[in-house]
Amino acid sequence: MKNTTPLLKVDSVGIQFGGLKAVSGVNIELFEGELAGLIGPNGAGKTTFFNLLTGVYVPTEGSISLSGEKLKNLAPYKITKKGISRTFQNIRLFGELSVIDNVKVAYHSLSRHTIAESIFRLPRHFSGESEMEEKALEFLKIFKLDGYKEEKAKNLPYGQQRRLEIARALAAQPKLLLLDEPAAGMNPQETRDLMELIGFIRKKFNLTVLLIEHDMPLVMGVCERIYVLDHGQLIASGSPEEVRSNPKVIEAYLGEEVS
Ligand SMILES: Nc1ncnc2c1ncn2[C@@H]1O[C@H](COP(=O)(O)OP(=O)(O)OP(=O)(O)O)[C@@H](O)[C@H]1O
Repeated sequence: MKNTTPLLKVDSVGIQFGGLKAVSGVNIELFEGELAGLIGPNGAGKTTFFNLLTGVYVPTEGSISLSGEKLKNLAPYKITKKGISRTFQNIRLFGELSVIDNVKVAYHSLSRHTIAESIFRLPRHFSGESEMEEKALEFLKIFKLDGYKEEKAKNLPYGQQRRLEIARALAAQPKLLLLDEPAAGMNPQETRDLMELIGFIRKKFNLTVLLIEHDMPLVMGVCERIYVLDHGQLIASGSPEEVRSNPKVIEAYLGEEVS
């Protein structure tokens, strides 16, 4: 039976920067296991919306709840601990760190050992370390990055860096995974592989996924439900078919191709 409490409930959320309402009155409900897309023309407010969900910005209106719990005024790291993690439109890896360390950094915040244990390298720290290494490697394997685990992240080709970002986001053990244009800059084959992988990890880790994507056929092909932002407002939501034929969406994308 479907859980009737949405995993994510966004209630009339908005934010204003000076005179600009970058996001305004947005209502979204995501249920556990959903794979949804967030689309909209340039400057529609998509990334700002992710920043609101992850605590980078505090909404100036409305509220956001995860599993029924309000996420009011929580710092981004606390929101990550509650179960929301993300990737960024512009890759934000630690370029000088190894591939595996990039994943371990995320896992670190959830590990059980205390700072004192880390500093004095008590036995519990070591068991924590090896456990962390093992887990990180598991994520790398899923993303076919285990062969590069000691490579500096900055030396990976672009497409692999994007995958590493997702692996790192997953290591934080989210319930909700937010992907900001995960396929940007990838070639068509890499993009197809990535979408397949997103479908796979969603099932494997029982994730709910919200992804921002500019490639319309792509987003229509993988997402079950699509939300459309324009000028900061939600102008449509529904199945790909419903959204594709919605006059408001067509108008918003006038000049851009909706296929
Ligand atoms: N910190 C900020 N201060 C002022 N204005 C901002 C800030 N962040 C975003 N904006 C503005 O809010 C609007 C929405 O921007 P946002 O980056 O969220 O759009 P987007 O839909 O993600 O666009 P794109 O598809 O081009 O990435 C834009 O007009 C942007 O200039």
